[in-house]
Amino acid sequence: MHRLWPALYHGVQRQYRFFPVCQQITCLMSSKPGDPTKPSDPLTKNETENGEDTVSATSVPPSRPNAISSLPQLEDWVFRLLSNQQGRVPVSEFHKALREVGLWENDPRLRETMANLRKLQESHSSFLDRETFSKCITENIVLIGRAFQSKFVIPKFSEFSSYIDKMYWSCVSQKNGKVADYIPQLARFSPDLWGVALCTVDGQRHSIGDSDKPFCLQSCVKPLVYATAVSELGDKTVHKYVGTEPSGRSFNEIALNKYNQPFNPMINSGAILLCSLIKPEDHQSDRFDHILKVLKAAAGDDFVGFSNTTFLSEKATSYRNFALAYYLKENQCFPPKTDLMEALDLYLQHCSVDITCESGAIIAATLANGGVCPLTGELVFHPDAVQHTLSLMHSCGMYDYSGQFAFQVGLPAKSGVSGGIMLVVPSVMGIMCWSPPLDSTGNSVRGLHFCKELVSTFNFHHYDNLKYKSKKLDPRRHRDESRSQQIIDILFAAYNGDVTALRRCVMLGMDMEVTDYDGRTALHLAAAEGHVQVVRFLLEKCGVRHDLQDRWGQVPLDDAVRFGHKETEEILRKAQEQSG
Ligand SMILES: NC(=O)CC[C@H](N)C(=O)O
Repeated sequence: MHRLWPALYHGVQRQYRFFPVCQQITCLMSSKPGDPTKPSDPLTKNETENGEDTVSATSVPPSRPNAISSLPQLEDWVFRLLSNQQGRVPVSEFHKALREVGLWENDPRLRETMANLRKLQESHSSFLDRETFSKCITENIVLIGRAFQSKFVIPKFSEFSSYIDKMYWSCVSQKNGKVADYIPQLARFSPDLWGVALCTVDGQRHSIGDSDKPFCLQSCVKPLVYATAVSELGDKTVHKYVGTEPSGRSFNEIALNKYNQPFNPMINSGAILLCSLIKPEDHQSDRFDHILKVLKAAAGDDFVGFSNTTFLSEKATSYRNFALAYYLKENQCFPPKTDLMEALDLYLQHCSVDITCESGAIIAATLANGGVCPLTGELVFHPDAVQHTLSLMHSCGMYDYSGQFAFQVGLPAKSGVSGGIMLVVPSVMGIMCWSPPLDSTGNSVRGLHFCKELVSTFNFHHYDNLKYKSKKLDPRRHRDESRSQQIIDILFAAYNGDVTALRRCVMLGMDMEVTDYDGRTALHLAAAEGHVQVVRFLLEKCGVRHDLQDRWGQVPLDDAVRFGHKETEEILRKAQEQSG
């Protein structure tokens, strides 16, 4: 699994690799979001065999998700949550429900489930009964269970995604900036291209716009090469050669710090130098292959390519980078025996690696997740290396705008000349923005605007105070969501006819019979509004009582009658008859 790793970090590998199975399951059922010491995790039932399929039970009434004490019970609970009136789960509904919690069909952690569903669909079956459903999902039930119990870092994921979409659209009108034109491969990009993708530390994904179009990483590769170097060599060795201070000058300035080092690894001289440190004894092709493998692992095997035309154009126009490399050589910055041209070539090859916003978001999420790829559980970068990388992205990642970015956005980020901005919300998510027009500091105009919008809506700025909350929203999972907030969520969802939101409340183990100060339940509100689907959901899925009285002695049926909702009235009458 950790094939990329030298013996140096063996201890850490073991910690991830051999985390005891029973502990893994308990932690999956109860871990805090984003805890970097815990796998975040692609566990499938395969790994849980040996009879270790029980999870910690708590003393809450049955039918609540946290009372589930075995994986079969969990399967049963998920089935009941998703099944229709005929007691079957439509395959399309299952896919939709997965999307709503942020799980994509190509998620490697759902490989077995998706293969089973494909087989079924080949036999033209689009509905799953209890037994078939269980057979299909059993190998991935731990992940699916966590997803549907809202145990991911962003529990209201579809709500969060719609905020992201709004921000995305608000950036479309930003028409300023100029597309880089020093090489034809960049000059050809339309200024209208604009994509955003995100991936959380639990592997929840969302994307919008041109998020599946390839573009070259350019300077966004720098933090990744640095993280690789520190993971493999340790920070002491790396920082014998390169500093940690913002340069206060342009990214390709010919200058060194007072110790005769490049100022930091986020500028060209630092990045060229790093290329001389990683696997210097290997053949040039293997050295490039090595970085490509690391990037691919960080992207959970999503798209990572290479544009040879970009590389050739870069090389043909890289006068400044040649000058920088010779300057480094002249000042004896490289380790002895460094082949300057090899280091330079490697640097330009790294810049020419292609990604998409979608794969870039997974890479950024690996950084957000302490170096463990959320989709594969693979330890790609050492956690200490990730910490150093994020620190340097925070202080030096946005060219000459780094100080202002740290002030306004307060998050580690790295931008590149192709228009990409890789943004990390530590322990929460990675985001990749891409739009080619650049401002005068070399940062993507739309990408920058998006980052600012993000932190003005959500309390993601590093110095946002989480205790004395501002007006900003906090989309992260909090175990102790207040009871009054729960009541508001349930009653609003019922009033608005929002079955999806109600399903989320069930997933969170909320009491679906809560009342407001007038003793009104979700069923009262849904009946009064004539929301047939909600009334059915509450009665059939949640088993709420149909005859709870509000403070005026009214039951939901009275509301349905009073407001003339015939179908709702019928459903409630039937419930009354059935209860005798
Ligand atoms: N600023 C960047 O994104 C790097 C641009 C270009 N490849 C260079 O090295 O000059």
